[in-house]
Amino acid sequence: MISVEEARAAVLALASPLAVEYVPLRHAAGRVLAQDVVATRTQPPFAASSMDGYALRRDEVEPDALFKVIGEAAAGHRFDGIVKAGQAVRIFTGAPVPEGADFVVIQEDVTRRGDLITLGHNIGGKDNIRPAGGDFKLGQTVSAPQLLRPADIALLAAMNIASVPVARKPVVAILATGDELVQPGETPQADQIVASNSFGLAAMLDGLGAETRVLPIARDTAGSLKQAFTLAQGADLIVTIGGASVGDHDLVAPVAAELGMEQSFYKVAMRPGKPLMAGRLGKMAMIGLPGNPVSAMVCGAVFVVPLLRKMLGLEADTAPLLSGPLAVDMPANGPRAHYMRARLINGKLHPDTRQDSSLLSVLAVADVLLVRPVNDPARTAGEMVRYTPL
Ligand SMILES: Nc1nc2c(c(=O)[nH]1)N[C@H]1C(S)=C(S)[C@@H](COP(=O)(O)OP(=O)(O)OC[C@H]3O[C@@H](n4cnc5c(N)ncnc54)[C@H](O)[C@@H]3O)O[C@H]1N2
Ligand code: MOO
Repeated sequence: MISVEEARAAVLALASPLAVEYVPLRHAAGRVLAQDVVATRTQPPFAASSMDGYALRRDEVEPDALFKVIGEAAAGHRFDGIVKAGQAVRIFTGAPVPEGADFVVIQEDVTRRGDLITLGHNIGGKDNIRPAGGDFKLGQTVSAPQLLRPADIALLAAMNIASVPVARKPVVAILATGDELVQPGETPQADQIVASNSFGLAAMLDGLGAETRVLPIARDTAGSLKQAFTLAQGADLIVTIGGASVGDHDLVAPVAAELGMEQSFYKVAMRPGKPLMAGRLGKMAMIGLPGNPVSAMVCGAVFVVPLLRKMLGLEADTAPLLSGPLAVDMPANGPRAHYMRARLINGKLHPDTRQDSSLLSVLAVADVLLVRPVNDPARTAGEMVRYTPL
């Protein structure tokens, strides 16, 4: 059995960053920017008023000063003349500040009669002008790689980047196996249960920007499994669930081998997740997850997510492990790294008393995985331990 670290390295070696494609800005949110992009303009392109009021000369601002209003500047409609001594231009938010003016008095501080305005007594020193290029300048770079969030999309739009270079979406086929499984919404027979892992994993991977295909459930026969594998063709990654252990009906490894899988490893010193396997099947990377629901989800987070991040051109790791104090005593750990479902309450880590790998209800209320190294000695409440957010 190899260590979690060795297994992660072997998984990451299965794939490389995917090709770049251009998508319309409207479809770029949630995608990973694959190449640096450069602003094609300056923002704002002119000194702009940040308030509704009057543009005039700063050196003339004093209580009760009188100005003649000689024109108007609105957003999208500049005033073409020059503001001279004793003159003001009516201006609105977003409008270019006219030549000659270097100050905008907000209209609340002004009394207007016809074409004349008089300044009030409480005008501060703020000019209410946004300088040209105050947000960004022509040629400014947005760096790749990065996951594009709504704010990034707005920035790219303002930079007039209509077509965005992003990493191609990894296509992931998810293949659940087992005679006992039916799809959610179907009516299980007495000996059957509802497939959950494929849906949890699909949600996990979709959230990362994968194009996930949940394949029909394969039955516990070599024929059914082979047929399901053919449906995965064209994917970048196939993730199988279940049938990974040593039982008579655990057929994933032998069938994959028959189809030409080059196995990278089988079995990892971790709990849950011992019977994990990985390798290459033709052009696809393959990860065989254990069937127990919590094992599948934990292995998804520990191995599949980093692989997808690598395919997307991102750092494989989202963040290093964090440290926090234990709320309770814990016995020594055994020869497998233990990824315990735990809750972080008032800064303290509470591992759930029930750690069986079938318990989705425990996983669903956990907010962290407490990570115990191989052969970690007994720990007492208050000791610092490592964890990762879920
Ligand atoms: N003699 C041994 N038995 C087992 C060992 C072992 O080392 N020696 N390892 C155990 C460990 S650890 C795990 S984990 C499981 C993994 O088994 P499989 O990957 O072969 O998974 P299955 O047997 O197919 O299923 C296990 C369990 O999970 C349920 N399951 C499967 N797929 C789904 C799904 N898509 N959605 C929901 N639930 C699913 C399945 O019904 C079983 O209850 O093996 C141990 N055995
Ligand atoms: O992967 Mo198994 O969950 O260690 O019980």
